[in-house]
Amino acid sequence: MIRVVVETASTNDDVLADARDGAPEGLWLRADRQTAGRGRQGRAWQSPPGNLYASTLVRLQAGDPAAATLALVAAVALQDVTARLAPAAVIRIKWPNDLLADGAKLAGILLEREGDAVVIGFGVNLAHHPDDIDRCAINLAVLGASCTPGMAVELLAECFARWLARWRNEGLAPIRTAWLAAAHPIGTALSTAEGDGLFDGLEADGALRLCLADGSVRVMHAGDVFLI
Ligand SMILES: O=C(O)CCCC[C@@H]1SC[C@@H]2NC(=O)N[C@@H]21
Repeated sequence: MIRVVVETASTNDDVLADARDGAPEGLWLRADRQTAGRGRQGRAWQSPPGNLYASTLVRLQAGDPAAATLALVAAVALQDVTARLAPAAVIRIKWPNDLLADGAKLAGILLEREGDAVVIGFGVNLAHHPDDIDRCAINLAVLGASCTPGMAVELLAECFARWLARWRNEGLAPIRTAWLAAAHPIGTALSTAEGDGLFDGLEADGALRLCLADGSVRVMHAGDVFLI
């Protein structure tokens, strides 16, 4: 079920509250605008009307792959949808789950967990993007796609359900393969707070492998990475 509200503080906050009240997996909430949209690392997510702001709920089950790997599921599903909407554009995943087009940020995903509930929030620049001199951004309209937030959430809910079912039934392997096919190529130069290196693929659990100048490999489970 996709619920739509005109305005809320943060769709992630609302779905987390629904989860505490016992809401089932598969719930979606979309807002036309958010007054306190949140991004990763405590950043604000500007949320004026026209873009997609939506969150969904996953209930972890016994036997599921590690909860953190839902970040890869979400990224694969969102890349799948946006690439179909803008087929002429090259839209790539940047670890763990940003979408970039021409190096500019098109979309971000925020995962938050409480017990068996994982709330996954998607922010997609459909019609406009923030003007931030530090962080280059882009929107889907610039890339030739015209899509309303309502259409985008329908497509995303359907696509996410398919990838979630594969994650549950087949494990992480097909998700990891799809993620690698849609992400920055092996050997891409990446910058992290702990140093720079070359992208060396993913560990079996989805962690980032970074090959350092001295030939050693650093494995990252969290944090920001930037394309150099
Ligand atoms: O920092 C990022 O890249 C993640 C941004 C996630 C933004 C979305 S918009 C819908 C949901 N509600 C929020 O407050 N944040 C997420």
